[in-house]
Formats: sequence, C-alpha cells, structure tokens
Amino acid sequence: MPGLLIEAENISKEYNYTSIFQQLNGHFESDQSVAVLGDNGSGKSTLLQILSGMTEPTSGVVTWRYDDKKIPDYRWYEYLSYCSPHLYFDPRFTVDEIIRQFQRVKQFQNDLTHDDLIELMRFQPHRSKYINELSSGMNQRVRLVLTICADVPALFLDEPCSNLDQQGVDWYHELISTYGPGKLIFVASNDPREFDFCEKRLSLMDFKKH
Ligand SMILES: Nc1ncnc2c1ncn2[C@@H]1O[C@H](COP(=O)(O)OP(=O)(O)OP(=O)(O)O)[C@@H](O)[C@H]1O
Repeated sequence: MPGLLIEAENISKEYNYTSIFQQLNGHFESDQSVAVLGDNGSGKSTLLQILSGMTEPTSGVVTWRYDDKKIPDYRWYEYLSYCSPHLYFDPRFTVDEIIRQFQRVKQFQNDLTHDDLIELMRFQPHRSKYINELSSGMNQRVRLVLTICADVPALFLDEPCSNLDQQGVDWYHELISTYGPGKLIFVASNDPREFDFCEKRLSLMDFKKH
C-alpha cells in the first residue's frame, strides 16, 4: 500500500497509575481523516501525542510505514505537522520571522512562497507584528496555515478551531479542502464544526477501564 500507514496495537496509557484508555487498536492510512472524540479528559490529546511519537504509551506499540517501509520513531517528525492551542510561538519574533523559521525546517505544498503563506493567513496588514501582539484567534490562524499547508503526509490537529470565529471556521474548512486531500488527518475535538469532514470516528469512551 503506497503512502503512509500508522498502526496502533493494544495501546494503553496511564498517568500516575490512573488508566486514561486501554487496549486501543487502529489502522490509519493516507487519504483518511479520523476524528478522535470523547469527553473532556478522556485522552484525545494524549492519543494524538502517542500516535505522533511525542509521548510513549504505557503499553502497546505504534508503527509507522511509508510505502511499506518501516520508519524509525526518531524520524516520524519529518512526516508530520502538529497543531495544538498549547504549542506557542516565541513571542519575541514577528509573523514574518516565524514563517522564515518554518521554511527552514519544512517544505510547503504547491511551492507556496512566503507571500502566499501570508496571503493564506489573510495577514498582509499584520505580517510585521510580533506574536505577542496578535489575538488568540490570529495566533491560531498562523498555526493552522503552517500545519495544514506543510508538505507532509500526516496532520495532527488538536482542537483546530480554538479561538476562531465563524468566519475563521469557514476559512479552516477551505484550508482543509485545498491542502488536506491525500493526507492522513487526525482531529481531536468535541466540536462537530472541527471534524464534520472526517469519514472515520474513534471514540475514546470505547476504550475506558470498566
Ligand atoms: N503529562 C501529564 N501528566 C499527568 N496527567 C496528564 C498529563 N497529560 C494529561 N494528563 C491527564 O490525562 C487525562 C487526559 O488528558 P487529555 O488532555 O489527553 O484529554 P482530552 O480528552 O484531550 O481533554 P480536553 O477535551 O479537556 O482537551 C486527563 O485526566 C489529564 O489530566
């Protein structure tokens, strides 16, 4: 099977001896979008962190393959981009400087230029502003463009519409429909406006200890 394949086998996670979820299995591949659902505290962000290699499961195994070739876990980061309202940019830099930093470590799809990225953010009047001068919704626009437009096979989107108004939510859908096809997309969410396009649903409530 060409493209990316992520497999989770019997994943369980505990924090401080408290079970978050148990025995989760999943098979996820390119051109799929997966909504990770569940109550507050059910482990949605934790699952995204485990699948992307940021956090170790307490037991179980996650495997990544690209074009049938196993990818060692220390290289997964090359194949993914990750957006979370908890990831912050350094406030001492401007939007232009942040974009330049990202361009040094990530390719963007369709050869998007620096100016194209500004345009996609709708940031022409704000490009010279420092990150700490932006509202939380504007910060989220920067995060989403840099994540969704990256030329990588896997997108991890944790609460992607945090701090966005309705216009921002419509804008997010446009970004996903232009730059999402072909990618494997995970959306951790409780808000249908964030995951309504996902064809696959994974509820963490099915993996709770009884
Ligand atoms: N690093 C950590 N150390 C200890 N406990 C943690 C840690 N990270 C998460 N937890 C706990 O794990 C549980 C799941 O947290 P997580 O953030 O994954 O849930 P969530 O479903 O994303 O929640 P929300 O919908 O509120 O964002 C929570 O009880 C949380 O307190």
